[in-house]
Amino acid sequence: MARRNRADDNVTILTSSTDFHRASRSRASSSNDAAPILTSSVDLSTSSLELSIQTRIFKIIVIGDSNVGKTCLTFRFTGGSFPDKTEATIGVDFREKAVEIEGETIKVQVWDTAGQERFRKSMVEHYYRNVHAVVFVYDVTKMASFRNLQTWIEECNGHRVSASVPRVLVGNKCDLMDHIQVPSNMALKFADAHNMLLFETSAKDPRESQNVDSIFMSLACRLKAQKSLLYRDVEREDGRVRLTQATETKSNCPC
Ligand SMILES: Nc1nc2c(ncn2[C@@H]2O[C@H](COP(=O)(O)OP(=O)(O)OP(=O)(O)O)[C@@H](O)[C@H]2O)c(=O)[nH]1
Ligand SMILES: [Mg+2]
Repeated sequence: MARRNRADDNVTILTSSTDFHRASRSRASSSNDAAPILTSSVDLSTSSLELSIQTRIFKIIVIGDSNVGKTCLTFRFTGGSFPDKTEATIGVDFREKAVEIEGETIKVQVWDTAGQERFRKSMVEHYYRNVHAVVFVYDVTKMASFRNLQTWIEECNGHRVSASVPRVLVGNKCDLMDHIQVPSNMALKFADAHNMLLFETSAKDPRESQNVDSIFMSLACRLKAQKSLLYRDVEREDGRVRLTQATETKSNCPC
């Protein structure tokens, strides 16, 4: 297994997930029109509204060939289990999970995208708009899915995703040890060349559950640190030098 990040006690998963299931095209479109993304809450009582406004949401998209296990990985992270049965994703499925990082509650909104061209073509613009982080997935038992990563990266770059948007590489289905076609060193070399962390894991194997969590938690930690810096810069530009707690103290985030 290659490099792995593990979440520790600083990172708490607060709630079980919200699984929005298959989104209609119109819904996916409208949910991504505004930045920042609003929560899905329909309870408009004052307290829940305040909570929604205060909670930051990080949009993370999961990209890769059909059948590599994107749906199963996102399901494992947000729902804590391996789905009995999956069908090819059409358009996008949204899944969401609230986590606590260094005292701040953050919503990780995972966009489980379709790998099949016919199910994704009208959605591609929406996937990449206002994205905060990208997870590229391949199947360790299928060399073609690894070779196709180059195409997925080109698609991502073609949609003006900034170089500052963190990206990670995930080799899934490591439980199928007798069928591995993509050696770890080859994947690590590719990840290094593209400035990505590599995770080799299995959505299916329950012992890998924490490692699957670490994929998303490492990104959330990095985003939290990045966004804190951005806030500081904006405040300086405005001439208001009022550092937030996040920028005054050195981050002890495990990721
Ligand atoms: N052995 C094993 N099978 C897996 C794993 N993850 C997913 N699968 C299986 O791989 C198949 C495809 O999984 P999905 O998660 O639906 O794949 P996908 O990438 O979402 O596919 P699209 O929605 O078409 O893009 C299913 O039969 C899963 O049960 C894994 O870690 N190990
Ligand atoms: Mg899917």
